[in-house]
Amino acid sequence: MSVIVLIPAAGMGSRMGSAVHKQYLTLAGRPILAHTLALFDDHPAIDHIYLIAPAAEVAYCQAEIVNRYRFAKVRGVVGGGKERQESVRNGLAACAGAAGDIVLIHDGVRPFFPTTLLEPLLATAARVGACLLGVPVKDTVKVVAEGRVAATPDRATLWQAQTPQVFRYELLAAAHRRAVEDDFFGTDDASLVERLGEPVAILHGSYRNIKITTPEDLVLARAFSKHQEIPTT
Ligand SMILES: Nc1ccn([C@@H]2O[C@H](COP(=O)(O)OP(=O)(O)OP(=O)(O)O)[C@@H](O)[C@H]2O)c(=O)n1
Ligand SMILES: C[C@](O)(CO)[C@H](O)COP(=O)(O)O
Repeated sequence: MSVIVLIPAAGMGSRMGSAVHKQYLTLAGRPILAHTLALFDDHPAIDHIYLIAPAAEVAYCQAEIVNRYRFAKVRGVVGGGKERQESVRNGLAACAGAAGDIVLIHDGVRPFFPTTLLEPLLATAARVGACLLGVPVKDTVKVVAEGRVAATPDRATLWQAQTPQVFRYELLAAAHRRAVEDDFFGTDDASLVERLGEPVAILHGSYRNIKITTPEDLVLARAFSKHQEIPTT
């Protein structure tokens, strides 16, 4: 059984609004995407990595990210799609023939994933079929419609989904096929498996495992990268 990592990094970073796509912005002198890839390239549990890049930037990512930082486990750089889900689907197609393997999906813009969580994630996904990281929400959450509060769900049941999200390859491939058939778009991969009625486990992630989405996140990320002693959970 191999562990295959797919890194979707084909987004346009519209909420960041930076001149270059956010995955290439630097933290401690290296592109965010290079920090993220290093988490997996350096880890003994990982066998193969596929990087999913904007279609027009495949050659750039191969030269300036994979070759420049010498990521030895990257087997290919794949062009992404308009939505994140399409990008992951392209990654799954690139490693077709991975039946029996485990596939791990991790956002290219989450460079602070604590890799101490990798072994429990992989073990749980192998046992259950699907496992993601998440953290309980800290704030009270409102459901809002047309400028009015419609509901206040019980916070005790609410978690924020993170990546990595890890699956048996055949299960995730089937979930993506079903989503295409149903013309369904989800904002993460676990939601596609949930729609099949299959069990999805969740493990406590880290509040530090932020997705760098808006300019405030970049400020936080730069602070994290300067103060590595900040607790990871
Ligand atoms: N069509 C897409 C959209 C997103 N992603 C990737 O999915 C991860 C999480 O997405 P997000 O943070 O939403 O990134 P963007 O789509 O780039 O951001 P925005 O929605 O602000 O444009 C990122 O690593 C992003 O590059 C992708 O591979 N393909
Ligand atoms: C997969 C994800 O990172 C889990 O939080 C998130 O759902 C990606 O969502 P986005 O819409 O691409 O920001």
